[in-house]
Amino acid sequence: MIRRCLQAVRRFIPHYHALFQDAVSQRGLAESPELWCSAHRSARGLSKMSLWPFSVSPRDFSQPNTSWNAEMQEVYDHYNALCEVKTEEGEKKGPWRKLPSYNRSLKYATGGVYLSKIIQSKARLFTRNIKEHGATFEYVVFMNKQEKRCVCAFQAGHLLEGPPGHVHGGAIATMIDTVTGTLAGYLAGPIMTANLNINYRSPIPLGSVVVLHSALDRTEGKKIFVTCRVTSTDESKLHTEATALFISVNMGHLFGT
Ligand SMILES: CCCCCCCCCCCCCC(=O)SCCNC(=O)CCNC(=O)[C@H](O)C(C)(C)COP(=O)(O)OP(=O)(O)OC[C@H]1O[C@@H](n2cnc3c(N)ncnc32)[C@H](O)[C@@H]1OP(=O)(O)O
Repeated sequence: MIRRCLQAVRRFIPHYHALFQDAVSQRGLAESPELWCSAHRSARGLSKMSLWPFSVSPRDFSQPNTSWNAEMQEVYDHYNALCEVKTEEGEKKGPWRKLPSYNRSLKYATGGVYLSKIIQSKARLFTRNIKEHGATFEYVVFMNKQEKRCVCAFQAGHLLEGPPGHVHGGAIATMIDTVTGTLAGYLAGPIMTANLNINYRSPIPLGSVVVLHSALDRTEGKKIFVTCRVTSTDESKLHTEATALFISVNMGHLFGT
C-alpha cells in the first residue's frame, strides 16, 4: 500500500514541479509577495487531489478550544469581528484576517522535486506538537496586510514553565520568532530568521494571556526588519520587546541546493 502511494507521488512530481517553478520563482516572489500564498494554495489543492494520499482535512489549531480562558476568547472575538466589517450593502471583508495554523506547514505546501526530501512523517511544527489543549502554546494570529502588521493572542500553558510560575524565556522567544516570522513570510514569501534581539522587561505568569504586536519596520533588498512588543491584553504592561531580521530565501536554501 505504502509503496503504491509513493509510486503515485513520483508519477505526479513532474507536473507538480512545473507548477511550483512557475509560481515560486524568486523574481515572481520579489515582485509579488502574494505569489507564495497562491502557490501554497495551488499546492494544497493539488496535494489534496493526488499528491498526498495520506492527507486528511488539516486541523486548524488557531480555533478557540475549551482550554481558552475568557481573556483569550475576548481578544479573539475582538479581532475576529474586525475580519468582517458590516456595511449597508451587506458584510464586507475587513482589514484583518485570521490566519489558520496547522501542525505541519510543509505537508500542505509540498514542493515538487523537494517532496521526497521533506517528507518526515513524524515532523511537527514546534509550537503545535502537543495534543493536550492548553498545555503549551495556545495562540492565534490576525494579520493586517494593509498596515503590514499582525497581532497574536497567546495563552501560555503549564508546560512552558521557566522561573517558578512564569513562562520560560525560550518559549517567549519561540512565540516572537513565530509571529515575526509569520508576518515576514506573509509579506515576502519564504524567509529564514537571521537575527533575533530580545529584551525581557517583565515576567509573564503561566496561564496568562498576552498579546504580541508585530510590525514591519523596513525592507532592504533580501532583508526584512520586523519589530515585536509583547504586552498585557490591555497594553498597560510591557513584558517583552524584540527586533528581528529575516532573509528571503529560495526553497533550495533549505535543502542545500
Ligand atoms: C510562509 C509563512 C508560513 C508560516 C507557517 C509556519 C509559521 C512559523 C513561522 C516561524 C518562522 C521561524 C523561522 C525560523 O526560525 S528559521 C530557523 C532559524 N534560522 C536559521 O536557521 C537560519 C540559519 N542561517 C541561514 O540560513 C543564513 O545565514 C541566512 C538565510 C539567514 C542568511 O543567508 P546568507 O548568510 O546566505 O545571507 P546573504 O549572504 O545572502 O546576506 C544577505 C544579507 O543579509 C545580511 N545578513 C545575513 N545574516 C545576517 C545576520 N545574522 N545579521 C545581520 N545581517 C545578516 C548580510 O550581511 C547581507 O546583507 P547585505 O550585505 O546585502 O547588506
